Amino acid sequence: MKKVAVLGSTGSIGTQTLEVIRQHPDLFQVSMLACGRNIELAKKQITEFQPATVVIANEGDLGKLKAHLPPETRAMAGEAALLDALGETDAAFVMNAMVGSQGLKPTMTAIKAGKTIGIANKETLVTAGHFVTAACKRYGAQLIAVDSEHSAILQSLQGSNRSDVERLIITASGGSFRDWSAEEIQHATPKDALNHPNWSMGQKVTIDSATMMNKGLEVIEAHWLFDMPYENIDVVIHRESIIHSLVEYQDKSVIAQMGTPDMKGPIQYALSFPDRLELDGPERLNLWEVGTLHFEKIDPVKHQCLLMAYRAGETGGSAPTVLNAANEGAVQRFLEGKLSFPGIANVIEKALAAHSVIAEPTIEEVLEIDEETRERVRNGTEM
Ligand SMILES: NC(=O)C1=CN([C@@H]2O[C@H](COP(=O)(O)OP(=O)(O)OC[C@H]3O[C@@H](n4cnc5c(N)ncnc54)[C@H](OP(=O)(O)O)[C@@H]3O)[C@@H](O)[C@H]2O)C=CC1
Ligand SMILES: CC(=O)[C@@H](O)[C@H](O)COP(=O)(O)O
Ligand SMILES: [Mn+2]
Repeated sequence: MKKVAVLGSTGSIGTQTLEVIRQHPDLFQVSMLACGRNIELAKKQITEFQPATVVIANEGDLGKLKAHLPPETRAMAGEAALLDALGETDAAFVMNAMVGSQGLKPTMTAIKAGKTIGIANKETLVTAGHFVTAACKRYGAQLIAVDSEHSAILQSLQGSNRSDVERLIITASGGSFRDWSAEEIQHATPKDALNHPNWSMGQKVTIDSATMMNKGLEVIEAHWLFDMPYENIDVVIHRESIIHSLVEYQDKSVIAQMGTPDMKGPIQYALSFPDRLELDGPERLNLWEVGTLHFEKIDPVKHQCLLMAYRAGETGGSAPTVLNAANEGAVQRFLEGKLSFPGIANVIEKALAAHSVIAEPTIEEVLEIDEETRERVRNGTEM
């Protein structure tokens, strides 16, 4: 029986993780749940999965929860409680499905406790990839990709020698505005941007997908997860999201992982890695129904956020931290109606230009730069 902690249990990845666990009660048991403000859903999850520990974001919400707790469940609130609970939990596997760089400290705590971590929270790797991967080596912890592209790469690498790998090719749907003109995009609303063509996901990643920053974050995520130089990571637009990513080997053979777009596949693969299990949910892929698959080159004008992410990744040091934090702040402003859609890229560019890169920041400096940049961008003072 594998004991599991789910961080971000009420979100898109969190609820799908619990759907997968529900299908295999003989294999997985939920030891810990953590979420933010959705207390009504948290109550249902607690009743169903009876975890030993629940952590919510705000102290003020604890009262709403306490009357509904099974006798064996303890509930706590706040970041310090979350980190304490992660240090103590008997869960061997931690699914980090929190959104944003707030996932970094829980990831580091889980690593120090030697856990296996399903890392959906890509911002952790973008903001502090060096520290996260170094800590994994030091504490014997393992990160398993959950992001669909990185899961596809992981699957396409199985049974191969690492030295034979030449190139990673990450696919991108192109997001909500892939068929919009530059003029139309000027007036795009949050509602337009949240209308992803292929995936149903949380708000932040859906906006990132529309700006193509999601692909930029994924390039940096791939760099750290697979120890691959940026020049050997390519992105191709693939509008159907059927091929989830590809690995090219030195003999020019390319191995791809395919399937209908459904995150339960990558989630289950992470939970059962390296084994596979039966899975209800994803539709079977019938290629005769899909008919044609399309591929396009990146457009340097339209996909400016992706190029900024490549540059920040190649620069290294504190540059990706600023990229990620500025993006988080800008996406929030856009969702609040305080920034135009093209304004997201402009704000990130300004934040990066205003930052003097620290080549080897300490983890404390990373956390400070992250906080400061996000605050500045949220207040509109990024220059
Ligand atoms: N959704 C998807 O299909 C994919 C997502 N990802 C990545 O996975 C991560 C999660 O994305 P997604 O599931 O879409 O995001 P959602 O916004 O749907 O979910 C975020 C989760 O984090 C919780 N949360 C917020 N604050 C806290 C806190 N302080 N402590 C604990 N939990 C907290 C939220 O709780 P509450 O709702 O209760 O406030 C919610 O459960 C992101 O990094 C994203 O980029 C990657 C690939 C695909
Ligand atoms: C499902 C998943 O992994 C998302 O990160 C997905 O990649 C978003 O799609 P695009 O960024 O390709 O539009
Ligand atoms: Mn992805």
